[in-house]
Parts: sequence; C-alpha cells; structure tokens
Amino acid sequence: MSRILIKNAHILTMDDNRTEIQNGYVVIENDLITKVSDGNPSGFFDKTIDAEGNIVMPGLSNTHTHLGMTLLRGYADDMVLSDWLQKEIWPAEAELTAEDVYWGSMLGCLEMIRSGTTAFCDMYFFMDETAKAVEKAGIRGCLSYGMIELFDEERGNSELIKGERLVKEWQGKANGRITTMYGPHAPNTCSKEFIARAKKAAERDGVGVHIHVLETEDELNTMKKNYGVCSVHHLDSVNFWNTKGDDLTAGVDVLAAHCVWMSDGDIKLFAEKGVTVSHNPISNMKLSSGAAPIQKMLDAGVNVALGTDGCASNNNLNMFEEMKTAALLQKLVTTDPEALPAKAVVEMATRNGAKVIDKKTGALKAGNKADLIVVDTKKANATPIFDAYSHLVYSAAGSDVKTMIVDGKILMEDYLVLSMNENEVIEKSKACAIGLAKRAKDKKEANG
Ligand SMILES: CSC[C@H]1O[C@@H](n2cnc3c(O)ncnc32)[C@H](O)[C@@H]1O
Ligand SMILES: [Zn+2]
Repeated sequence: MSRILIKNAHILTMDDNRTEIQNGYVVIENDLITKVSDGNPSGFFDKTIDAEGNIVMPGLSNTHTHLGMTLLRGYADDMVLSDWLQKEIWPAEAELTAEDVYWGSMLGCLEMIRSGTTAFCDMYFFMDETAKAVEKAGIRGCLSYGMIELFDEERGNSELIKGERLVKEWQGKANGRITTMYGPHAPNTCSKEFIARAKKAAERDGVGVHIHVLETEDELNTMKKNYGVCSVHHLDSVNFWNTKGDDLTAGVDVLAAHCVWMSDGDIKLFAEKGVTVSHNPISNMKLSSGAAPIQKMLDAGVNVALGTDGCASNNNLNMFEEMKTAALLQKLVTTDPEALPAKAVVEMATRNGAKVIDKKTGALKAGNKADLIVVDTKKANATPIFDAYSHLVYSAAGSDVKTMIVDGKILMEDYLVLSMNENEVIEKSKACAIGLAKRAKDKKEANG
C-alpha cells in the first residue's frame, strides 16, 4: 500500500458543499483519497508533499478534444468551419498514420499534464494509439472513435464496427483510467438512423455517447431546411437525448459538444433529459461559430462542462485559458457582468466535466479517486489572492500548475513531468507533424 500526504494546502474540495480549507491536508492511499481535513495528519507516509499554502484542487476535465489534432496546431487558421474542415483539415487527416496519432496524443497528454488537466473526452481516429498514449502518460481518458457515416449505410456499418471495437477492447483498461463512448460525429454528417444505432449500441454496452451539436448557424439552417426542425429536435425523435434507460434506473451519459445555436426549447429539453454540454468558447470564437447561451443553460439546470476542442481550432489544450474566456464571453454577450461568475466556471471545469468521465473524480473527498493538482501561488500574477476562484479564472496560467496526481500516481512534481520523456515527445511529434504536412501538400499538388 502506498500512502501520500499533501500538507499545508489551501484546498478547494469542489464537493457538494464547495468546502474550502485553509492549511489543510489530503491523504491518498493507493489510488484513492482517504481523508481531506484541516488540523494535523497522523500516521506513516511513503511520500509527503508540502504544498506551502498553494491551491490544491481536483484536476481539470477537458470534455471535448481531438487529441491527434495537436499535430495540426496552426495548420489552417482564420477560416469558417465548413471550409476549414473540407478544404484543409479533412484532406490532411486523410494522410494521418497510426504513428502520427500516437505521438500527437502523447504531445496532447504532455500539454494537458503541464496545464492541470487530469482527464479528457476525446473523439478521433486511430484511437488505439490514443489509448496507448493515455496508458503511458498516466492521465484519465474517455475515448470515442469518431464515426462519420456521410449518409451512406455501408460506410455507417463499418464505422459502427470500428466504434464497437474500441469500446470492447479498451473500456475500463489502465485501472479504469480509460473509459469509452460511441462518437457519431454530428447530425449534419450522419443520418439520424445511424446516430440512433450508435445510441442503442452505447446502451447495450453501458457506455456514453459523444457528439458535436449545433456548432454553427449553417448547421441550424441546413437541418431546418432538410428536416423542418433543428438538430436537437431531429435527434429527439429517435430518443437520442435520453440519459435514463427504459426502466428509468440505468442510463448512459450523453455528451454534446458546442451547442452554440440552442433555442430556449432545446435548453429545456437538455435540462429535462440530463444531457451534459461541453462548452468550447475559444474554438467557437476562433471559427466565428458564435457564443453559446451558457448562463441560460446553467439557469435551466443543464450540466455544462468545458472543453478546448482540437488544437487546430484553439490552438492549445489550456483549460485555464478556456475558463477565463468562458467567463468573459458570457459577460460580453449578455452585457451582464454578473453572468458566469468565477466559482461557476471552476465548477464547469472540474465537477461538471467529471460527471461524464468518472463520477468518483471531480471533487476532493474520501472515497474519490486521487486526481488532483497543486497550483503555485508563489508568483507575481498570484499576488495578492483575495478569492481563490477569482485567481484561478482571471489571473492564473496553465503553467502555474506545479504538481499533478492521477489515480494516486504523481505524474508531475515540482514542474518535472515524470511519466514520459518530455524532449522525446516534443521531437517525435514535431517530426510527425512535418511529415504529415508534407504528405498533405504533395497530395494537394498532385490533385491540382
Ligand atoms: C470524427 S473524428 C472528429 C472529426 O471532427 C473534426 N473536427 C475537429 N474540430 C471540429 C469541430 O469544431 N466541428 C466539427 N468537426 C470537427 C476532426 O477534424 C475530425 O475529422
Ligand atoms: Zn470537435
């Protein structure tokens, strides 16, 4: 049995009472938190980390990523989503190899460890490679193979087989750090019959579903033109949003990324059904997709989490930037400075996201898994701190994350990443990115 003590900590538990403890300690035994308290700890510990008054909190959950896309960081910027995908990203992705996705995923894991993200929800291709990277890096990943049916039944059949294989092979692996979902890409790239089949498979296998929804006004208009209703109501007709099973006991998580063009009726439906929304403000701003009505969703009782989206539309995986942007964007579009206060943003980035990844994470309390970070407050940008939530959202940087523990294992200590060779990951992923871009350029030139 391994016992770790973290002491002298300013603890944000993010538990149901949002308990905040000054000068507290956390005890970790193997992969679990066994005590969170103030006062003096007792007993023998294999390892003691003196937090020296720094903030100790649950690790951040990035609920929408395409990790292999780290290799396409900066590959095509300043374009509208449809052109960006069709003219640049999809042709480049057609050249991806398994090795590219492995090193791109390792690079993504490294960036997440360095900026405080302990868990993420991914949708992409060559997902065995992302799973291997998660195994090695030590973080927590909820992985889905991104299925693009393109309204072609035969293609849909083979996509579903690939999605199923990922679930069968990886669900619960790496001591439960790897979980899986089905990932039908979007209502404007997949038929509702196909999306309903993916949902049924998820219910059968007891895993969730992850989908892009109402990201752009163009999607909303296309759906209305083709089906007479928006994407949300289109999929509601096949019970896609139900998170409870038929007997209202068992259920599966439904994770909807973007949700920018939601009507009041869509929001009400999501609240009733228990859908989790992944809000991706930086990607939405960069692609000019719009501003999701997040304060309205929270007021209606929707579980809203945060995500970065892929590195080609953000262009990083830094959840501290995402938190700040989320807060500022809501204040801007509502013209209400009270919209999306700092504490609500930290909730989105921790406990709300954790609900769809692992319900035993997202809060520091006895019995939960030991996934946490230490945020350095001995910094100019952390002086003074009147309110820890305000500091995290408006002033802190991802690079202030000093130490990270996931599943009871120390992945970064005092800014030193322990679970991988950082230089090797940077060099190998850079070489893969250069090769990928060259292949894509050669293919483009050959096609005229
Ligand atoms: C089917 S795997 C994921 C697929 O989605 C593409 N993608 C990346 N960012 C976005 C976005 O913001 N909206 C829609 N699709 C996106 C990615 O390039 C893969 O092809
Ligand atoms: Zn996406």
